[in-house]
Amino acid sequence: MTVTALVVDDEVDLCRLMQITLTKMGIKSDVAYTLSQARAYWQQNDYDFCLTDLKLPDGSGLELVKHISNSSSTPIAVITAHGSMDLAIEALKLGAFDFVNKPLELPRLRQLVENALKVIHQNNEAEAAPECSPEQQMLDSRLIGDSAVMHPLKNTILKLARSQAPVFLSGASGTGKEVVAKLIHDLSPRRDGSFVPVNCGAIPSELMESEFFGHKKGSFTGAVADKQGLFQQANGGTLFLDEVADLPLAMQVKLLRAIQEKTVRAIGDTKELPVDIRILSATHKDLNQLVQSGMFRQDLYYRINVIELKLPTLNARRDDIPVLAKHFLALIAKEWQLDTPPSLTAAACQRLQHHDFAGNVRELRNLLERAVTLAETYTIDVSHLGLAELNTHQEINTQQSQNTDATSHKAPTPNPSNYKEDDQTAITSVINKEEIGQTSTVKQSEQATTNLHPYRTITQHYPSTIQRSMADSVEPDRSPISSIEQELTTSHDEQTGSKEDFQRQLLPAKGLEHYLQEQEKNLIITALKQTGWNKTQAAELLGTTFRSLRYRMKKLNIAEDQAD
Ligand SMILES: Nc1ncnc2c1ncn2[C@@H]1O[C@H](COP(=O)(O)OP(=O)(O)OP(=O)(O)O)[C@@H](O)[C@H]1O
Repeated sequence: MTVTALVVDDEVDLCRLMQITLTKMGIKSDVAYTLSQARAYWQQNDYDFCLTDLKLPDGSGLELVKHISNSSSTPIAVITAHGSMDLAIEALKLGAFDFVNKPLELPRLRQLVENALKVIHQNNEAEAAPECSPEQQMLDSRLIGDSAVMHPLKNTILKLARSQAPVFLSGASGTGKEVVAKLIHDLSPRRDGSFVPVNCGAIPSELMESEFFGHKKGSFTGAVADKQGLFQQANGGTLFLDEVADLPLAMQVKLLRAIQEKTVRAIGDTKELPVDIRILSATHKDLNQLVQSGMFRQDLYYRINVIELKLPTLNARRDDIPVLAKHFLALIAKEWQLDTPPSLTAAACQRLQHHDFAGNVRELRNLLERAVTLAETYTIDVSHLGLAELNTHQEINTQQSQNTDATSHKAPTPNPSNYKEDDQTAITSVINKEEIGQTSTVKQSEQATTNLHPYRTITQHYPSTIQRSMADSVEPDRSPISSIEQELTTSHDEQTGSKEDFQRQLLPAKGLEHYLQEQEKNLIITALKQTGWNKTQAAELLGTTFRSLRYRMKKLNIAEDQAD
């Protein structure tokens, strides 16, 4: 089938050049020199693709963008004068799938047309079988959820995947921003290129420039070889800037330049290299607020946030919890090589639907991993979930803990209409919450702890009561713990500090979580060594199950080859 295109520009020579390029690519085209001519052609013919200049003698090409993208899924790209980035962004917001700058560079034009051809192909497939197109199947199998909020979200993802516009994914931690970013890439015409995710908060600031743009050998001490930057790695594909709010201001300037110019220069290099990347970015922080407070550059925000996609919290889509749980249990069974996927009892499922998921989908997954570990059978009941029984106080605590951390989880008030009819407890407790008033902060912190991702901590500072009780609980006669105790006490012997200093010395330098994990690891390795790394016997020695031991070994990175 021959692809047909409409080219709209008032420069005759440029139109001729575009037509020749399209013909060479096997595309038949018509040329319109004005907006009204373009409209007439569009009405009379059935084009697969449109390429329009924005500045036309009788109006703006944006009109055409609006008309075509509102009435069809035909890809439309715009030609912009060099430097008029704002207009290009406006066109993308209105639904243009890409833009190309004047003076026209033929390789860039060809690349844009190739992307358009891929979009046309995807559109044809989707039209032939809308329910079971490969795109829809990929989306449904990886972004689990069928609730009312998920339908429009999935449709938007399909549309965004076909565009080249920068997308900013907002939403609380664990809502699936990275899952969506990867899907947008895999569903896009860039899918044959690389998807390069980068956690902007994890790169030390002094290494950032080299990580993003690369460096030449010898350009600084330690640059022993040429290194390719993340921009180049993502060339032809997608660069996903996760936790983009954590970029230092100095780096924001450099990034903005690279995004605008579509070129990068490695440290120590004299040449600028062109890069063809699509930028996706995400953060769980309120970027708008960071812009207001001067922590994030407005111009960069404007460039990366051409289209914003907000992901709902899990609390806002409780109807999806059963299907998500089923999905994760199947994944866990596969990962842990269980014969059958474990299943939830109706009561367990209901309990999950009433939990306040501050950690969103990630928390659900972790909670289920823990439950599978604790359950001795393949049936997971309420007792295995490790959640407190539902009662009025807890429901109130849930509400309060939501309010205390608005940036990380803006969970809406649970909607009683989402609850099953027979569960009166939670409904009543929501209704009663104002009557009962405040509850203790201790309960709130318990709730927050329950909601934590096992490898994440809300804060590195522990309240002094917890520090004291932890120090008190150290038992000198238990070997792995006593070795640390010994270490701490020895260091105190060499100290001449105050009593407070001594007490501080007793606390784990790297925090409670790290300390406890080290203890757990030591005990497991001790048991494994005693049994010649026989996991069944080691589990017995530790008074736990084989499955639990295997889970803990995985969590703590204890590999068999650690055996000495
Ligand atoms: N709709 C979903 N379907 C299936 N799995 C999901 C879904 N949403 C999230 N997940 C899973 O939840 C976990 C967290 O998702 P992801 O890392 O994408 O969240 P995030 O919003 O990027 O979190 P953060 O802000 O902390 O980086 C992952 O294991 C992911 O696979």
